Amino acid sequence: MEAMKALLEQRGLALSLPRIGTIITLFVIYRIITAIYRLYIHPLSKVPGPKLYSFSSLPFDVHYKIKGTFVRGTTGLHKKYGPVVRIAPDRVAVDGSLAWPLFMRRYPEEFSKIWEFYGFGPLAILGSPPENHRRQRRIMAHATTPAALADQEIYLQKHVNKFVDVLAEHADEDRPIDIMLWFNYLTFDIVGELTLGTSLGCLDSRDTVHPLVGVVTATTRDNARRMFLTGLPLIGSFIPMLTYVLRKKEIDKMLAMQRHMDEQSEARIALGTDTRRDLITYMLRANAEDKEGKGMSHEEMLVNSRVLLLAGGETTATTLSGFAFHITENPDKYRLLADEIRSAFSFADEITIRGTSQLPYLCACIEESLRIYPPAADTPPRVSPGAEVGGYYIPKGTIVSVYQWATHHSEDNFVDPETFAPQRWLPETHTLYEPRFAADNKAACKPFSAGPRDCTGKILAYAEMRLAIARLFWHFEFDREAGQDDWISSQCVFTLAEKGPFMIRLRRRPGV
Ligand code: HEM
Repeated sequence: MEAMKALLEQRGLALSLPRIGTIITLFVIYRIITAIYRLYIHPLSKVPGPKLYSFSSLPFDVHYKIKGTFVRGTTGLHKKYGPVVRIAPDRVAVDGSLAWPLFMRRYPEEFSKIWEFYGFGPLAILGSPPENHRRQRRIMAHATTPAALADQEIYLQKHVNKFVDVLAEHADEDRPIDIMLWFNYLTFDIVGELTLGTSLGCLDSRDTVHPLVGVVTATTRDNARRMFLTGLPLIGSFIPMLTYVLRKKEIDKMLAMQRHMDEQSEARIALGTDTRRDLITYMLRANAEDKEGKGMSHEEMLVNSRVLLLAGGETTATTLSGFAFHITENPDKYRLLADEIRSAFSFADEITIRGTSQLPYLCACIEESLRIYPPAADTPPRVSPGAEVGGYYIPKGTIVSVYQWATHHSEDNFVDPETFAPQRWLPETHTLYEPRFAADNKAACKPFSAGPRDCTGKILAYAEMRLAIARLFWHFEFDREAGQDDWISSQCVFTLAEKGPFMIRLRRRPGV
């Protein structure tokens, strides 16, 4: 010990007590000056919000990434502080009623994306810079037009048929079923078929969870914690290495899965444009017609296939699960929907994408499910280019987030926001229309985001949801198992809601 002290002294590194005292004093002075600057001088100092959040990003990080309580808690923050709230020194939450018009702005005034947020790299459509995004978006938008969807219906129907078969087995054996899991199997199989040229086989494998579905549904909390640790000063940069050492087996398994998916993508790309009409067909066509570098590179196609798989499965399944929760909580609405669907068709084969689009109550139930339980409860953050928002100047570089959950649950935007009321989405001519819902600010509800970077898969998602729900009601009666009333209220949200099983019991409808 003495030898160590002597060595440190020799090198001038030994810290005497007074020196430590000076360092601590300097640190405290630094923190006080920072606090005064952030609270009273910083360009965001006029934006209301809890003082502690303006001073340090730690409260935000702890609630958002560790506890998973921030996203839904924003409802209370907006209620107390208004539509623009400072939630960290350099971050604001903006209610959708004000934020969506900002998200519609285009380059160079656009509220830009943060590609690091997504974990796909800068080549993927989700975070790509404006010039690349425009090119990729033009190509991918062709894949989800009504005409393209008509070509894809055969795949959707194939998997919905399988889904009904599985549900029928459970009904015959009078076994409850975790409908959340099976909705995930359905939507992942569909998006797998449309992206990889082959189903992921989730519905076939019955109770074995496909690794991709497992990764998406079971790792939301872990990912958020890793984000928190990685952001810590000093130790943050060691976290990825440490995580790899501690969880080598799991990480290797995930990497192997990713390689397998990429191989499947390669195989689909190799099939070309003639054999299938799926989401990849349009990328390949754009490349075939590419005269001025307007197609997609091979790497872009691979990474965007990964995006489609992840963006398209969980979101749609979450909406369907939320729908199952709310419709089983409201027997009167269950009955209205059942009557509409069962009186519209004579045979299961008549239940098509087009046919279901003519059912106003079904469409209203989906819209209301997206409002009351938005799967993207926390729209990925944007960066302000420097703009006036709700009477406050939000300087360039500030991170802007819309918490859809808060926007959709705000009394300023919706009448009775906590009530599942599909009738708020019905046209005035419908017999169930209620004029009191005319006061709703429907434009504030944008579950698929808004502007040039909103969801490209929107019409595909609506089609899947209509088909799945219509067939569910066509073949079965169902209700939820007891003791699940807090299924939604008990969920933590780490960008995605952390969902447990939602158990329902099905009975076959006689004569169907
Ligand atoms: C209910 C279902 C869905 C919801 C609520 C949803 C929601 C969203 C949201 C909020 C965004 C914007 C993300 C951001 O701002 O960064 C987005 C983007 C995107 N979604 Fe969806 N999505 C759904 C289904 C799908 C499906 C089925 C697909 C395709 C298979 C898909 C493909 C995409 C893609 C490619 C983007 C990126 C678009 C771009 O950056 O230009 N989504 N989605």
